[in-house]
Amino acid sequence: MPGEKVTGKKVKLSALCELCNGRKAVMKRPKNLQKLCKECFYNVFETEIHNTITNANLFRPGDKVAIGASGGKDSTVLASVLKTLNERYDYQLELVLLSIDEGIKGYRDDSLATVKRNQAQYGMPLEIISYKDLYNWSMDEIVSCAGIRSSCTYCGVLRRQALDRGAAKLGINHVVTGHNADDMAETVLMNLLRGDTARLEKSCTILTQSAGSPIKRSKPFKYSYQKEIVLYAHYKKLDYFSTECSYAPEAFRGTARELLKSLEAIRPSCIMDIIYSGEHLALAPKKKRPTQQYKNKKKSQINDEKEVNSDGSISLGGREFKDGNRCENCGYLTSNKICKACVLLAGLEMNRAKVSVDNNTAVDGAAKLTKTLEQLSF
Ligand SMILES: Nc1ncnc2c1ncn2[C@@H]1O[C@H](COP(=O)(O)OP(=O)(O)OP(=O)(O)O)[C@@H](O)[C@H]1O
Repeated sequence: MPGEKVTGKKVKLSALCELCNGRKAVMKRPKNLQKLCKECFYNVFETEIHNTITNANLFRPGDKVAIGASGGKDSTVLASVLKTLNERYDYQLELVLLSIDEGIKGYRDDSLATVKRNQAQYGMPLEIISYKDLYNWSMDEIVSCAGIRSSCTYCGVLRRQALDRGAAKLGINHVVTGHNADDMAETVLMNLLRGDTARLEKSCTILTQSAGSPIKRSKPFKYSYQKEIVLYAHYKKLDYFSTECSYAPEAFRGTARELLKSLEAIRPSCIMDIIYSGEHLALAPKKKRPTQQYKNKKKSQINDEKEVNSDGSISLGGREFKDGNRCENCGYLTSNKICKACVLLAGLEMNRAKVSVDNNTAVDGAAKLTKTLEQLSF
């Protein structure tokens, strides 16, 4: 989340660091309000991330790992800390920066300029994959066609696949992202408030892998507070981009974020406590909450039809998913008949064609795009 302030609480100049008892404390640590000097803060912050990595066995010597690099503070700090830990503890990782250019003028073009500087600062190779090249749509075009309200849905689905494709192109099967403890706790709250128990169960997993996909995802900042990431970037004078995305943030996540901030102000440990609760929830076997429409249908009808899920994917109906299943449209690995990205793109193409026919303008352009989509193979 770009644009945040440096929020470590100030301490009296006379106070000594509670860890080394030698240097002056310069901050109260957001996670536990401990008074710390800069050096001890760097040390506890980095050591906690090292412990997270080793406890979850995230890496093996020789692994090639792509860092999802947006140029924002989380992924910039992630690149910096991984470089430091890789050298300090001899992880023997080959680290690569992987950026997705969603095509958002005045936002992503500027943040990618930051990633290009990071490439030189951290001495890591950089690969940039653009939505326009992959999908023939930029986010600016998507928003002008589908509106701003669902922009996060499109962007999330397309980015997930773009990161996978970028990693596959580089021969890498592990992508790390800068999702932090606040993101995790927000997700737990959101899923709890929505009664989304399927997602709730998975919301605190550090290492994930979509069914059928060879690409793993992990979150080494799972236990790192956002405020501490900002402090680290600030004290280390890291070069990062801090502007909010031009398009609307996911509305409900924004509400969960505000709630979390209010809770954190009263009780800083609540972020860790929510993650702890998320990790230890034992849910009873699920009962489906059928809709009336679903209840009215015959069983045979339900098994035969393709159901469009809320996230835009299409279920395989009564058939079982087989590992290695491929999207019938683009051939990319997916757990569904048609991958989520293709479903969303097909909807966009229909909208664009409809708008064009209705207005009797640019029909050629829409037809050409539809044809391109039909021929898409990655
Ligand atoms: N365009 C992108 N290219 C590559 N990775 C990305 C991109 N956008 C997001 N990510 C990855 O997903 C993580 C979470 O992104 P999100 O936009 O939700 O949060 P953020 O707090 O703004 O992250 P950051 O501060 O790193 O921009 C990022 O830290 C990064 O690792």
